[in-house]
Amino acid sequence: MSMIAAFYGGKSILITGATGFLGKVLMEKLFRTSPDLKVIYILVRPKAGQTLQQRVFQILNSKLFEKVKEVCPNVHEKIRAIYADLSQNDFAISKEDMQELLSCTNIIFHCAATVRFDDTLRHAVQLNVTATRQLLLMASQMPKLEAFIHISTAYSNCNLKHIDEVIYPCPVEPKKIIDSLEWLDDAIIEEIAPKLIRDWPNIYTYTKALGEMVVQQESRNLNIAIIRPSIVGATWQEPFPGWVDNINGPNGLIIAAGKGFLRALKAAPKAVADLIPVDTVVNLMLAVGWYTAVHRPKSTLVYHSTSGNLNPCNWHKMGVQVLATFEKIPLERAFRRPYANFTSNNFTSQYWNAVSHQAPAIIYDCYLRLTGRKPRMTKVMNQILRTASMLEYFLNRSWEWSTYNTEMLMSELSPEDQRVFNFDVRQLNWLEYIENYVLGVKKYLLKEDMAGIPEAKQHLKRLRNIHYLFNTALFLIVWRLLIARSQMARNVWFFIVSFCYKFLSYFRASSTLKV
Ligand SMILES: CCCCCCCCCCCCCCCC(=O)SCCNC(=O)CCNC(=O)[C@H](O)C(C)(C)COP(=O)(O)OP(=O)(O)OC[C@H]1O[C@@H](n2cnc3c(N)ncnc32)[C@H](O)[C@@H]1OP(=O)(O)O
Ligand SMILES: NC(=O)C1=CN([C@@H]2O[C@H](COP(=O)(O)OP(=O)(O)OC[C@H]3O[C@@H](n4cnc5c(N)ncnc54)[C@H](OP(=O)(O)O)[C@@H]3O)[C@@H](O)[C@H]2O)C=CC1
Repeated sequence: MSMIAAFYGGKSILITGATGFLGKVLMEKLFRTSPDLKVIYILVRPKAGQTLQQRVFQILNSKLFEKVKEVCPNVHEKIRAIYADLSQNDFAISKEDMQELLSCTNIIFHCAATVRFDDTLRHAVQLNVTATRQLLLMASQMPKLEAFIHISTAYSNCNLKHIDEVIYPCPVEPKKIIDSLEWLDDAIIEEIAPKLIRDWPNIYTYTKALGEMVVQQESRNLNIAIIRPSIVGATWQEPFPGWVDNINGPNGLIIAAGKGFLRALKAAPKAVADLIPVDTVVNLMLAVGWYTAVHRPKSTLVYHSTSGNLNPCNWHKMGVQVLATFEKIPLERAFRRPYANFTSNNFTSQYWNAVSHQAPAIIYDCYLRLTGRKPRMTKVMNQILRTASMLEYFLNRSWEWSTYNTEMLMSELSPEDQRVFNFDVRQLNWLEYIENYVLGVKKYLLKEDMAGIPEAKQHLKRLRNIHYLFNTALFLIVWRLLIARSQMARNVWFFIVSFCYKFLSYFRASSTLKV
């Protein structure tokens, strides 16, 4: 019997960010392995015209939750959605709901955050710092609370090269920033933001670092742990391989590559691609929740959920495998044939951007205009290039994350728990994982039908022929223009023609002799 699964039995668990990528997989695993848990409270806001109930209904009826319904048929009754907006005071939770949360919660998993790299400083601080402080304050008023698990990111200290499982101080106190945001206006905040974030690459990683400091400062007597995942990718094994549902991080780039929009990337081919499957992160979270509540470590422990130091894979290997999978399982209606050129050189990268991205987009838009349609490719391409440039920082560097605490925890688990809550990334086979990942992007994110693969392959063949035809035509036009204008080109041309003529004459003469 799994000790961890048994631990969550009968518990009331509060999850923030349950409608997000990580949160959904966390809920799924909890319901599947501990169907006798008491209740999962989730803090949800209405979104995109959907009420709380509609959002929960959609999640529970998704493919991800298919197995859960077999193990825990009354899952609808065990989930309690509470209206909350984490950017508001007291999260705008009603008095009754707040009372229930304060008196019943046993474990908190704090996943909610804004993960946009280009968010405003005000909003990112509200979500990633102030909300964390507010939740800790709530936690301190929960008499039954056993553990508070805070999800940060492995990149919260990406201004360092070697990162230990400790909380590093930030140059400016989070409290000072929170206070100043109250009276500064938006224009001034955006002006001082670059000076505040210093050597952090974006507001997201900076505010996640501030969030960790808040956890350290406001921990009081709580049992707290911090988990730092690197780049969270599709599921590895559970509930099935390749599940993914948003376009963040690698997902958007995989689509852009598969559709043939993105054919070159400014990335160091040998830099470590520190991807970590989402189910691995969730298993670690559940193990940490159990360990923190049962063993009550004296200080706040930080756990790295990374792959680089135990089972490294680099961007080149990843790119090659992504392309190999697209050969077998192409995406539908690709713009061009998938291709990935990784270069860390500025000049080469700009050259590829012009030749492989901007020029084809402009040509395609001209074609759309000529055929009476609205041009759109340049806009799409610019958006993709903007995203790629935001991720560049992470594609051109490698970090070393120590994993002592994560390895210590692994050794504390029983063999059964090591199997059920496996977070040993050494067992991951990258080639298999990436293939399932790409397949998952096609199936679950793009919702493309597998029956369309032969047609997609046919389409790629047509694109290859167009590509050859276009290149030949371009070569002939350029050559013709050169010959008309340059004596040297003419000389080269005559040399080639006479060489071919001599070669053919020699060939004809020798074949006549043989006869
Ligand atoms: C061969 C291949 C190898 C693959 C190789 C992979 C390497 C991959 C390295 C990742 C390295 C991360 C390392 C950090 C790991 C953390 O800890 S961060 C957690 C994850 N967070 C993120 O990834 C956030 C990054 N994304 C963002 O910040 C925002 O989406 C962006 C990039 C600023 C875009 O902002 P925006 O222009 O306002 O875009 P938005 O309104 O959201 O969407 C506009 C359009 O762009 C599209 N779009 C948005 N985001 C993306 C995206 N990521 N990609 C593509 N399209 C996108 C949308 O679909 C939308 O389309 P339409 O609806 O207009 O048709
Ligand atoms: N994905 C990744 O690669 C990585 C993620 N992380 C961390 O993991 C955690 C989860 O990330 P992930 O699941 O990918 O992110 P998502 O963007 O998928 O999910 C974010 C969650 O936060 C919720 N949220 C955001 N703003 C509010 C608000 N004002 N009120 C209530 N809820 C809100 C969202 O709700 P809604 O659905 O309503 O928008 C959503 O449930 C984050 O803390 C992130 O920093 C760390 C490393 C890498």
